[in-house]
Amino acid sequence: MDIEEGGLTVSVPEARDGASEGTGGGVFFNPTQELNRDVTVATLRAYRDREPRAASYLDAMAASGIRGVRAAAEGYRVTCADVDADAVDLAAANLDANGLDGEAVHRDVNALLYDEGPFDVVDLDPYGTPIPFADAAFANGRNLICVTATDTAPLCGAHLNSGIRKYGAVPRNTDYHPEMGLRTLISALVRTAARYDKAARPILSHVSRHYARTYLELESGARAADDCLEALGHVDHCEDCLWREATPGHIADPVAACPECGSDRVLTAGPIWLGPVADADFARAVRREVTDDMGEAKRARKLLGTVARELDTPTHYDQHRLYKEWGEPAIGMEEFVERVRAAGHEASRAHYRGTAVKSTASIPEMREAVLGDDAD
Ligand SMILES: C[S@@+](CC[C@H](N)C(=O)[O-])C[C@H]1O[C@@H](n2cnc3c(N)ncnc32)[C@H](O)[C@@H]1O
Ligand SMILES: [Zn+2]
Repeated sequence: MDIEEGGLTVSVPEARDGASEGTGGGVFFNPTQELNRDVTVATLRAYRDREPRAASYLDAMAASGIRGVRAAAEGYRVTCADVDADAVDLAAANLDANGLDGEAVHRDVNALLYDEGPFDVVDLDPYGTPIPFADAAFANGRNLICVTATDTAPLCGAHLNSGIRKYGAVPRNTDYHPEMGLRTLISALVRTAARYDKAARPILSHVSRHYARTYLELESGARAADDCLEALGHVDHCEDCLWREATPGHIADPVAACPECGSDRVLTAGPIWLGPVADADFARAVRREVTDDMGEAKRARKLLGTVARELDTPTHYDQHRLYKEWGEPAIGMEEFVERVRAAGHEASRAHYRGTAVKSTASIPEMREAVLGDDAD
């Protein structure tokens, strides 16, 4: 069946009955990833101003090629790769039908990256974890590595051993699990890049629905890689009062008891990425590149606006969870943020969910700020 996306017409397999995503004709296509693809196109547009030399784009797991086709329409020199021969035929036909240059190749992307690299932009969009492709991508990527991960349960600590195996880190299941997942993913990718003496800095990231997406800009050099690794560290988290503290450094020094409530139920997660997950100016530039021909333009603008305004400190609080702890009815999010700011703290919403909030204030300080006299 033909679908329209971003002003292009692309042939994709029919979804199975009742499925929102599918492998209907054998080749994979997920219509609910349109937001991810719209943000990708806006990012590719904005990235051209940031790095005008970036020209080649590898759609490393192309399936129908829809991502590569959209990148080719933006003027990138596109290679679509897939191990599935039907996918390669479909991607080639889709490039052709849209009158776009670009090649579709039947290759394992790891072999392709080592044989044909470097590529300026590499886009990893696998089933589940991107880790089996990360070494090849960072070794053979030049400017920008775009990564989707859909294995959110291992990433956020819900499937702890799987997370430890895949990501070489200890993620912990907390009330800020989408952020835990994103920071675990970035940590593993940054450590992978460092093996090749490259710094990988996230210039845009988001967690939407059931996936995490991050765009990492590369800088070559052992010194740059060392600097980048300094943004890794650990988070201690109290399961009783939700106190948490982020500590940079390669080696964790877990706390024995929560300094806020004395509980010994303190979890330590890490190494996770403690640095910014996005560059606010770049996120604003990407937002400006969202155009009305994108099916998810409205959601993309909202998402990117929130990402750009978000405090870049780890970690966010769930406002409803805080009010539950306080035994009070929650107020509106904007009002909550305003009250915390009015008390002299930094605060912002966070894109991870509608009730996510970030602040430099501690939980008791937030309570005092929003409940005032009622706090006692
Ligand atoms: C989630 S789908 C990609 C979806 C696509 N990027 C989109 O936006 O619709 C994953 C694809 O990766 C392909 N794949 C899996 N392992 C691969 C490998 N080692 N090299 C290249 N492609 C691979 C699969 O055949 C499948 O088509
Ligand atoms: Zn505590």
